[in-house]
Amino acid sequence: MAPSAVLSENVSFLPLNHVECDLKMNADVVVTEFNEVPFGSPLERKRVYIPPTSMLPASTRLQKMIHETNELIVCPGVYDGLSARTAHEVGFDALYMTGAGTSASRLGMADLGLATLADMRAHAEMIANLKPNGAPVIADMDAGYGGPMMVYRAVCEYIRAGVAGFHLEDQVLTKRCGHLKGKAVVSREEWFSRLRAAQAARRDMGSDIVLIARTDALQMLGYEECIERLKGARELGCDVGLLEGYATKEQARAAVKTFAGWPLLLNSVENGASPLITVDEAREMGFRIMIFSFASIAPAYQAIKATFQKLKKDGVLGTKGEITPRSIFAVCGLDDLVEVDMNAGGKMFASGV
Ligand SMILES: C[C@](O)(C(=O)O)[C@H](CC(=O)O)C(=O)O
Repeated sequence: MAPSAVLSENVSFLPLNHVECDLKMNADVVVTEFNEVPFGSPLERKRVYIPPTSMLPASTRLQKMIHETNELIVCPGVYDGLSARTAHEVGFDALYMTGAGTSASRLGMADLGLATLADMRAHAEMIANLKPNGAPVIADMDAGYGGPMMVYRAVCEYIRAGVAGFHLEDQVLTKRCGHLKGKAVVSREEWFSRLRAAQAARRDMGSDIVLIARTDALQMLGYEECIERLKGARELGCDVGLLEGYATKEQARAAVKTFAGWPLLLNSVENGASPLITVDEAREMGFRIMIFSFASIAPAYQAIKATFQKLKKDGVLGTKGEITPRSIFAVCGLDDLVEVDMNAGGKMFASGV
């Protein structure tokens, strides 16, 4: 297939041998699939609307980052609206919605398989839609919340929610955080059924949501079994592999080598089961996506606890002067929202806010 080419505004048809590409990425008149026009055939009118890259679905933007670059995509873990807004403020290419953080913030519960599909989907939908065309969100899908039918439904729901990618693991349904002891996994075949159901859902929905196959088998069944499981997942057409809880840096490096050409994701959990691997090291090893599950729940807990202790002891919070109600609301889109109101002719904010 010929590459997509954007033609100048007033040209709507061209014979194959006359294609002059004007590669203006933001134009909205494009001609694709020139090879459908046989050489020398009558001119064929073909207009296809292709939105600018920034307006493509988040899943497509994530797919492009994975397949059209060699960059390591660094995703801070976010667990609520404010942490997601903060990640947007600092500027990341993609975000990760942690299941552990969702469970902690939405339910106040430990990461023990208690969050339901409804909890996870609602949370993911809010986070993925904070900003129009914001950075794509990869979300945790745990063990899929049931059998293949339920996995199918979960993937459809995540697609409707605007999630760009998700990981689906081989733990038993009463799962636990990958960095706790005593994990149990289902058989290869059972996990592959989950992955097949996920594939079927994205095919039926016409979606390119990024499917990340995660194995937690290391603790129970060893490294070789993880490699076999991930090979099976790759054969099933999963986009990315995730081996949870590498015991050593050598294992991490070896896995990337084994799967050269198939992107691997690294989950960094400081003080978890794995050695600390920095972004630079992960990039050098060849990982393609790196998530930091605890990037916001750990510091949030530390800061909130320290502040509560100060309040108890000194009777004040000690918040820095630059942190005002307005500055927090600005992180949460205050100025954009006011602009929407003013542009629409609203008067409520004319004298400022
Ligand atoms: C990645 C993870 O699924 C998450 O929910 O963020 C967790 C993180 C954690 O609890 O350490 C996991 O690794 O299982």
